[in-house]
Amino acid sequence: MALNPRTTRYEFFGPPGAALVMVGTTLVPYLLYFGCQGPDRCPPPLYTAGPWEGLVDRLQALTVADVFRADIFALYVAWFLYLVVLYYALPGSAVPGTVLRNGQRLPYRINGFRSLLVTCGVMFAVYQFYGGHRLFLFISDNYVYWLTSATLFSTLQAVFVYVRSFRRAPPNQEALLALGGNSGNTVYDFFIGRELNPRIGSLDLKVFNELRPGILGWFVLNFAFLIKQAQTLDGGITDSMILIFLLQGVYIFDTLIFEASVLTTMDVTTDGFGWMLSFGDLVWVPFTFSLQARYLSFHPTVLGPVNSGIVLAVAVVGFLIFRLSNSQKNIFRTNPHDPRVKDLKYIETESGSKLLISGWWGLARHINYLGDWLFGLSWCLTTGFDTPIPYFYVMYFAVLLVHRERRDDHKCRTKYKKDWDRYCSIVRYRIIPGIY
Ligand SMILES: NC(=O)C1=CN([C@@H]2O[C@H](COP(=O)(O)OP(=O)(O)OC[C@H]3O[C@@H](n4cnc5c(N)ncnc54)[C@H](OP(=O)(O)O)[C@@H]3O)[C@@H](O)[C@H]2O)C=CC1
Ligand SMILES: CC(C)=CCC[C@@H](C)[C@H]1CC=C2C3=C(CC[C@@]21C)[C@@]1(C)CC[C@H](O)C(C)(C)[C@@H]1CC3
Repeated sequence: MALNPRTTRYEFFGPPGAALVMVGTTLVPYLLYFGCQGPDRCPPPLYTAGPWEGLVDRLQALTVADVFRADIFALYVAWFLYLVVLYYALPGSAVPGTVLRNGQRLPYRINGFRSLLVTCGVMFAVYQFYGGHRLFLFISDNYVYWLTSATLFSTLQAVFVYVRSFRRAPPNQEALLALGGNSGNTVYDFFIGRELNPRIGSLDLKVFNELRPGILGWFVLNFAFLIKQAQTLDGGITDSMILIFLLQGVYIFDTLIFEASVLTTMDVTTDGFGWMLSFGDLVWVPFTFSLQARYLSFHPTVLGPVNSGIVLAVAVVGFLIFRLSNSQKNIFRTNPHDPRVKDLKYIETESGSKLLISGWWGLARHINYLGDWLFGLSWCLTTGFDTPIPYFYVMYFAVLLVHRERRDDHKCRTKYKKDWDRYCSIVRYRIIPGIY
C-alpha cells in the first residue's frame, strides 16, 4: 500500500466549504470585537438596532491602519519565539506519541506547564517592577492589532507547512501526510492540513501550536482584561471578573498539566497541520475564548453571592465530568489493572483495544464533551444576561463537539467495524445520557 494514499472523502462540503469556513471564521473574531466593543455597543437580548447602529458604515470605513500595526506584529513574532526558546531551554521529558502508520513513534518534549509557570513569573515581575499596569493595558487596548497579527502569522505559517509538505524527506522519502489532507485540491488540503506532523528539527509544529502560543496567549489576554477592568473601576475588580479569570485559569492549567494527553487526540493522531489548526490554535482559541473577560472589562457585572454560587456549581459539575471521565479513560488505556479502573466493564475488540462500557464511559460515548461544554457554560454565565454575545463560546462549542463526535464515530466505525456496532448498542447515547 502507498505511504500516502489519495484522500477520496471530503469533509466540510469539500473545497467550497473549506473556503467558506476560512473566510467566515476569519471574520468572526472581528465581528465579535466591532459588534461588542463597549457598554453601549453590545446588543441587548432582544434585538434593537441601537447598539449596532452604524456598525456596517464603521466596518466599511476601516483602513488597514485601523487593524494592523507592524510594531505589534513584530511583538507577536517575539512572543512566539519566546515560547520556542522556553520549549528548548526548560527541562522536559520525552514522551513517545502513538504509533504512526509508517511504524514510527515520534518523541514529544513535554514542558508546557513549566512554560506556563515561567510566563506567570514574567507577568508578575513585569507587573511588580516594570510599570505595573502599563504593559497589560497596552495589550488590552491594542486587542485588534494583536488579533490581526495572529491571523497573519497563522496564515503565513499554514502556507509554510503546506509548501514544505511537498519536500522529499530523507532518506529520499515523502513526508507522512494526513489521510484526510491529500486530496490534490490546493484549497482543501491547505485548509485541512497536508502533512501529519510537520517538524523543524525536534520542534513539532502542531503540538507546539496547540498548547503554547494560543493557550498561554489566552491567559495573558485574560489578565490584561482584568487589569483593564481595574483601571475602569479605579482599582476595583468584580466578582464576575475574578470568577472568569479563575475558571478559565483552571482550564488552562489543566490543559498544560495533562499536556501529554493531547498526543492521543484526533488532532494529533489523525489530522494534518494546516490552516484550520494553525488559525484555530493561534487566533480562535485566544481571541474568541477571551471574549467573556473582554466583555467584563468594559461591562463590570456584579453577580452577588447567589449567582456566583450558581456559576460555581455549574463549573464544578462540568469540570468534574470533564476531568474524571478523561482521566478514567487515560488510566484504563495505560493500565487496565490499576485499582481505580480494574472493576470497570469493557468489551474486547478484534483490533486488540478494549472499550469501556461502564463508569463514565458507560453513560455516553462522549460524556467528556458534556462536561467540557458545561464548564464552558459556566464561563458564559459570569457575564449575566444583558447581551447574548458572550454566549458565543457555548454556541460554537456545541457545533464543534457534535461535528467532532461524528468524525470520531466515523473513525471508530472504520477501525472497530462490527465491534463498534456492538459497543454502540450497549452505550446508546452519543453525548448526553438519555437525550442525545
Ligand atoms: N475546548 C475546545 O475547544 C476543545 C476541547 N476538546 C476536549 O478535548 C478532550 C479530548 O477529546 P477528543 O480528542 O475529541 O476525544 P476523546 O478523548 O473523547 O477520545 C476519543 C477516542 O477515545 C477512544 N475511545 C472511545 N470510546 C472509548 C471507550 N469507551 N473506552 C476506551 N476508549 C474509548 C477512541 O480511540 P481509540 O482509537 O484509541 O480506541 C476514540 O477515538 C475532550 O474532553 C474534549 O472536550 C476537544 C476539542 C476542542
Ligand atoms: C475555527 C476553526 C477554523 C476551527 C478549528 C478548531 C479549533 C479551534 C479546535 C480544534 C481542536 C482544538 C483543541 C483545543 C482548542 C480548540 C481546538 C484548537 C484544546 C487545545 C483546548 C484545551 C483542551 O484541554 C485540549 C488540549 C484537549 C484541546 C485539544 C483540541
